[in-house]
Amino acid sequence: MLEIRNVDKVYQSRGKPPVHAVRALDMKVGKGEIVALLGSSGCGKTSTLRMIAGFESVTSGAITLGQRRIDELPPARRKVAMAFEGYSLYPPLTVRENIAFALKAQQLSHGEVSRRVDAIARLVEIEDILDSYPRSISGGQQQRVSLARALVRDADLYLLDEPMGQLEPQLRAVLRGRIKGLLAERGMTAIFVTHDQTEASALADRIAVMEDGVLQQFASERELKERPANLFVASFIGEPPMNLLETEVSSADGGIRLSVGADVTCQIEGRTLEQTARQMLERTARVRVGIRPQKITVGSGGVRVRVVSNQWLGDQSHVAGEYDGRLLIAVTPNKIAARPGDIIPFGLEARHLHLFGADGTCIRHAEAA
Ligand SMILES: Nc1ncnc2c1ncn2[C@@H]1O[C@H](COP(=O)(O)OP(=O)(O)OP(=O)(O)O)[C@@H](O)[C@H]1O
Repeated sequence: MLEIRNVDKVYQSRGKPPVHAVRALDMKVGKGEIVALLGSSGCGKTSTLRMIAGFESVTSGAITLGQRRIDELPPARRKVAMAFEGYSLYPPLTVRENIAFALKAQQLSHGEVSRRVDAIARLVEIEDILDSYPRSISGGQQQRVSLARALVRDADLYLLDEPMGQLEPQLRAVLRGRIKGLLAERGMTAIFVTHDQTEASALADRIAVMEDGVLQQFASERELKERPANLFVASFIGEPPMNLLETEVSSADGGIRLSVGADVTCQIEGRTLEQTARQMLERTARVRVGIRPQKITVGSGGVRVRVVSNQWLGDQSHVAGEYDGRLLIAVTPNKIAARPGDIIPFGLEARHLHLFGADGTCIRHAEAA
């Protein structure tokens, strides 16, 4: 329904080097789909939203919404509603008037406008400030007004830039649930920007991970965790991050032997490797492997680690252990008695290892849980 084709954004400011904020972006978002744009600060998320909404021009490429090419239309003709990171409320208008203003173009009756404003205000819990002016309400309230002003409209696409960044965690969790309910009930298509993985996972059907202006992977949370496309996604998604280790590669028994340090080896069976991966491994002496902290067993296995830290978080232990100059983090639901300095076993199984090629691409994924 929304299609972004080979879009680039280069900012040219006089006297400064150009900034290539978005590079060759290709993305398709289905009708009724909720998508999160996730990435670190400056990776191009806001630029992407603003190009879709029409507040920034595309440097090259095309954007279509339904059957319409929209990247050359003025913002008001795109049928796209956007909640801005900086709120952009109109200071001389009350909160009610700010939200109602968004409905002006729809030529609704006075009663219908009131009904819609009241309903959306209830949903984001701002009924009690409808007669206030933006300057007299808090940042978190302004953010909710901005969100209400976008969601109250009838639009083909909703763009929400850090929609709940200013809210306290409890309210955030409640609103997340309600907004997801509203979007699903009305079959609304939405793209929201966030830094927060929990928020992305809770709200979105699919997550687009961006870094340095480049879309790294666009997939469900599960797919991102189980089948990361590259080292960036592997280390960015998941908490604590995936453990990454340099290993030495040798051929053995029809498969590949990976040596982790002096006396730990893992045997990867040939049948679990695609031909290109096998060829690549035959030509290289070292390869980077990744294992999720949740997949390392604590208390059994062949890697004897020296405990660096051991924290019980109420429902899981995070144990950091050092082995042959490498730090491994394990997460287990059990309470572990070890103290820093103790030597305990960690277990790494070959089926849980992701392998990454020299350019960072994942050449072999761990077997699914
Ligand atoms: N108007 C502009 N002129 C010049 N450079 C810009 C402009 N807007 C953004 N940039 C640059 O483009 C890059 C991408 O910025 P963008 O705001 O899209 O990133 P972001 O991922 O949304 O970051 P954040 O999460 O901090 O909002 C950054 O290097 C930023 O400094």
